[in-house]
Amino acid sequence: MSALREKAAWRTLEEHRQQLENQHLRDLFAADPGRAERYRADAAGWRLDYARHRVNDQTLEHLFALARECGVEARRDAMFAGEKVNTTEQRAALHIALRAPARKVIKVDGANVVPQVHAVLKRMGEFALAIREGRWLGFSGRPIRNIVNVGIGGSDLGPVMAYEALRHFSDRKLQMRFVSNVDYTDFAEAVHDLRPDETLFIIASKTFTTLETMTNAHSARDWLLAAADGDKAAVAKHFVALSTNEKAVEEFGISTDHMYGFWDWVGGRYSMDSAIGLSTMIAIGPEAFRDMLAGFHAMDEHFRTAPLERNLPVIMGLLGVWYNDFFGAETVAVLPYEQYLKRFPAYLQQLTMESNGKHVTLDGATVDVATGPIYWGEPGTNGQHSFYQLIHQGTRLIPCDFIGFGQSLNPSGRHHDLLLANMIAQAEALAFGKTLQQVEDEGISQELAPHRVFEGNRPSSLLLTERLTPTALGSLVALYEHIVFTQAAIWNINPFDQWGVELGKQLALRVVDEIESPRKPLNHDSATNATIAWYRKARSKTDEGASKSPAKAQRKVLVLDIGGSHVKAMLTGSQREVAIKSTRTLAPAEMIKQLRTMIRGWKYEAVSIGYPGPVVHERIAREPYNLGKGWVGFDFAKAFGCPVKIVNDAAMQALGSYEGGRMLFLGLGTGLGSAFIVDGIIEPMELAHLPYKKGTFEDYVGARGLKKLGKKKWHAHVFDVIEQLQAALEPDYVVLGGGNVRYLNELPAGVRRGDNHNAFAGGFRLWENKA
Ligand SMILES: O=P(O)(O)OC[C@H]1O[C@](O)(CO)[C@@H](O)[C@@H]1O
Repeated sequence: MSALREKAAWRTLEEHRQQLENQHLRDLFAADPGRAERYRADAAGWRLDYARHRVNDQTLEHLFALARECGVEARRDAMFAGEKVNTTEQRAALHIALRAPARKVIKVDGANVVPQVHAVLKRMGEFALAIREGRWLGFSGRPIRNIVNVGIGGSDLGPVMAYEALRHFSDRKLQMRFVSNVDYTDFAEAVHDLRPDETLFIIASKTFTTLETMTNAHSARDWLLAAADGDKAAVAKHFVALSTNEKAVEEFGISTDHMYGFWDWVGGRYSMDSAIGLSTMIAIGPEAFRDMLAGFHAMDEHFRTAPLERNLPVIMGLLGVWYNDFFGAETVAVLPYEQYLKRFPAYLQQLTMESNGKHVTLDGATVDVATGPIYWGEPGTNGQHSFYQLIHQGTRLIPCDFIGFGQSLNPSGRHHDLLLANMIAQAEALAFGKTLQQVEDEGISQELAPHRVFEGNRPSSLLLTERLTPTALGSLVALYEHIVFTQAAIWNINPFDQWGVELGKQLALRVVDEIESPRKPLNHDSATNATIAWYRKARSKTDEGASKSPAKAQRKVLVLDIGGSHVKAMLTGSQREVAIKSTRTLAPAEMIKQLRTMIRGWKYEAVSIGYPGPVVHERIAREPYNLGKGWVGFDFAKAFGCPVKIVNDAAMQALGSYEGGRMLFLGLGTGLGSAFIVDGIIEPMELAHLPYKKGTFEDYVGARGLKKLGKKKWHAHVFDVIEQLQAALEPDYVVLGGGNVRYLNELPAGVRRGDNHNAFAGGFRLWENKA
């Protein structure tokens, strides 16, 4: 028998469990009207309501006695003091130092680590602000607008969860994406609609050796270099590293000036508040990030100083042990009633299961009690319509953690009341159920009655606070970190190593070598040999049909932007633009002839054409105003020898400028281009020729109007026309493109300046999107 099962408190709990066996939560509530008041504890702005648990005062007494007997307090103090509590790796576990205020002193091997933490935070803050303020420019001189975090495990789950959780506080001008899986689809989809020259890659890896992350990082570099014509200098502008491994970062080609470090005493799954949180800081800004750290610290201080009986992480940790080891409950459901916490259960899975999924104690003896339970969950109310059935009426005991907020970040009508009403009702239904008597009293037939009975007696915790702020998120995460720690202390296991992930990693390296060297003999077991043989065959079929290189996998598109003064062209993956002059006699055959000399050597598989006039179902509907004749009915596909898509030129630029919602695009050029996009669907428009004053819109705001009326009057008409169109069409925003937009020093409210380059982006998107 292990030392744990021999402990006096453990034995008492085993006996006590039997005494409690026949007590339903209904009985416990009836016998103790004050339990709702007493079984409540507060910390760092959070309230824990644990009245709906199968415990009474004696149970709690025995559980706290167990914690004391297992030395939870001494272990906690050792962790906070920087002792090497991660004994199998001979490291401290000092994530609490990542959020310690600057004045604190926390030593590892005699050196205070707090100043280093704050030095990194300061550098991160400066970088985050440079991105947020548009001062960090990509290789073409355009500001960074897209941030792609490349990492896995703790270098991904925390950042993803925090970004989703704090999205309300994030800068919506920035696109945040996350790539973790070695499946190339993850990368391909993440960068699918991004401009390389506006994209920053954050390579997040504590070790900087993780196979998935390094493979994705190299693909990201190839993707960028393909767009930057191979100019390696572009890497410095588009890559930063978050790591503890300076040497590997430099070998990858990222200078240490662009590296944000952390230390071996930060475990991957405990690292979202270290440099690994750079994406979070960019999204929400350094100030809000500091608020999040303050939230973490507040819970740390509570855990460090509060008596066990009022200590939230300790109470929740012990309740977890109670069900896991005395009731055989194998899982815990985490049910946030807050959509922004949709990735919280996934985050908790690594935190809890990689930490406490252990089979030996600290001294290497096999445990003989169950350790880490399985964590899972989904946000309410969605889960109610899927798996709650099993929690209510299935045969398993599943303790639930409900997480709820007093206020919604997006209040509207009754939504939040309904949400919270559901959460409260679920906790009530689980605890008290519905007896056969109650069912029969409702007049339900005898045959149906058993199906309608709810046994109840199913425990849950309610974690409540006012709003999901950065501070609240910090304390919530710290709460679970310390729950995990408390349980590990009881089970006498090491929550800070993860040897269990190693074997699979090593075998994968051997298998990939065997897959890629098809003649190598296979010396695994017969099942593994057979599967490798199957895949060797299957992949050889794919190799014939599809290209393996990521650059080639993208369709090469030639985009032509035909305008009244120039016809411009660009090719997928290049930033080089070529142009020929337009004339009032330019016909399509002549245009193609002139272009051919400019684009000699360009290889493309498809063509996009932005045409300055009406286009219906990808066919030119009218000859252009400012060019020659012969455009209607011209066979472009034949002339280019590949498929061609034709759209109105404003529609193409609009598509390239589109960022969601309802967008009106107006092109102030020779004429007045216009297009409207709603939820990704383009509606090209011909607003230019609508009557306005003594002519049409175009007469006043097109190039002719500008020449005739002069800048001042033209300016006033542009503002007036925009106002009229905003009132009529109610767009979320207006994008003003076209060459003449440069004559507007200021813009009306709700209007952004477009960029002519977006025409090319739109042309490329035509072959990617259904739009
Ligand atoms: O940050 P790294 O070193 O790339 O590691 C990623 C993840 O891999 C693991 O080491 C094992 O899966 C995790 O603990 C860690 O979070």
